[in-house]
Amino acid sequence: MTTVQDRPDHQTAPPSPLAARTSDGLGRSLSLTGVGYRYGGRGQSGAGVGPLNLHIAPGEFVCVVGPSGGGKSTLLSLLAGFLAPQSGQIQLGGEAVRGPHPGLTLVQQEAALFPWLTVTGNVAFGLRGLKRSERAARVSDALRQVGLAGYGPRRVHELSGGQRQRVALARALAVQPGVLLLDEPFSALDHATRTALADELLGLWWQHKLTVVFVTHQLDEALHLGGRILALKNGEVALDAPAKTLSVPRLREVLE
Ligand SMILES: Nc1ncnc2c1ncn2[C@@H]1O[C@H](COP(=O)(O)OP(=O)(O)OP(=O)(O)O)[C@@H](O)[C@H]1O
Repeated sequence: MTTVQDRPDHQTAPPSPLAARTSDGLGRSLSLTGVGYRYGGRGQSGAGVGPLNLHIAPGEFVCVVGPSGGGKSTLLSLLAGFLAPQSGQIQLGGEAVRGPHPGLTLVQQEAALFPWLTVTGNVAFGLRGLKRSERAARVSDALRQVGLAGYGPRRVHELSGGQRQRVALARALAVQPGVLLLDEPFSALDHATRTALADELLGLWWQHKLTVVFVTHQLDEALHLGGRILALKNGEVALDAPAKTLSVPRLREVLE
C-alpha cells in the first residue's frame, strides 16, 4: 500500500510520465469521435451529451467534473458500453466499442457487489473464462493491492463501506482493464477513508500505467487526482485542461 511519502502524484512523478508510460502498461487509449446521446431519442433536443470529440492517451488520469445534470454519468455509461451512442464512435485502443467490453470496467458509488458471494467470489466474477489457477492468482493479487489480503472468505455484509469499495476496485483491477472508469466511487465514504482510497488509487494507477476516467463532484479531489480535467456542462465540454493550470476558483467560474 502506498504511503504519503511514496505516493506518486502529478507534482513528484518523473518529468514526462505519460511519454514514459505509454508502451508497456495496462492502459489503452480511448477515443470519441462525434459521440452523441439524447435520452429522448436520436436527433431530439432533450437531455444527454455531445457530440463529443475526445482523445485520452494510454496512462492518462482524467477527472470529469461538472454541475449536476451536466452529463458525467451519461458519458461514463457510454464509455462502459451500457448506453450505445446514437451518433459517432468510441474506440478503445483503436478497436470499436459496441457494448460492454472487458477492457473497460466501471466502479460506481455504491459498490454493486453480490451479497451471496464471498469477497473472493465477487472479485473472481469477471474472470470465469480463465483457468482456476490463473483466477486464484489474479484474485489474491488484486486483494493484496487494495489492502484486503486475507479477506477472501468474508461475506460482503461483514465489510465496511470503504472495504466494499476496495473489493469493487479489486474486482475491476482483476480483469486487467485497459481503461478504469470510476463514477464517484468514494463519495459515500467519510473524508478520511475517501482520501486514503483516492491516494491508493493514484498508487495503482501509477504502478499499472492504467488509463483512468474518474467522475467526481469534488473539485479539490479532481485537482488532486487528475492530470487532466474535463468539465462537462449541458452535455458539452466546457473545459479540457491540465490540472496543474487550474484552481478550484477557476473551475467554479467555468462551471457557474
Ligand atoms: N434515464 C434518463 N432518462 C431521461 N433523462 C435522463 C436520464 N438519465 C439522465 N438524464 C438526463 O440527462 C442529463 C445528464 O444526466 P447525467 O446523469 O449524465 O448528469 P450528471 O452530470 O452525471 O449529474 P449528477 O452529477 O447529478 O450525477 C440530465 O439532464 C438528466 O436529467
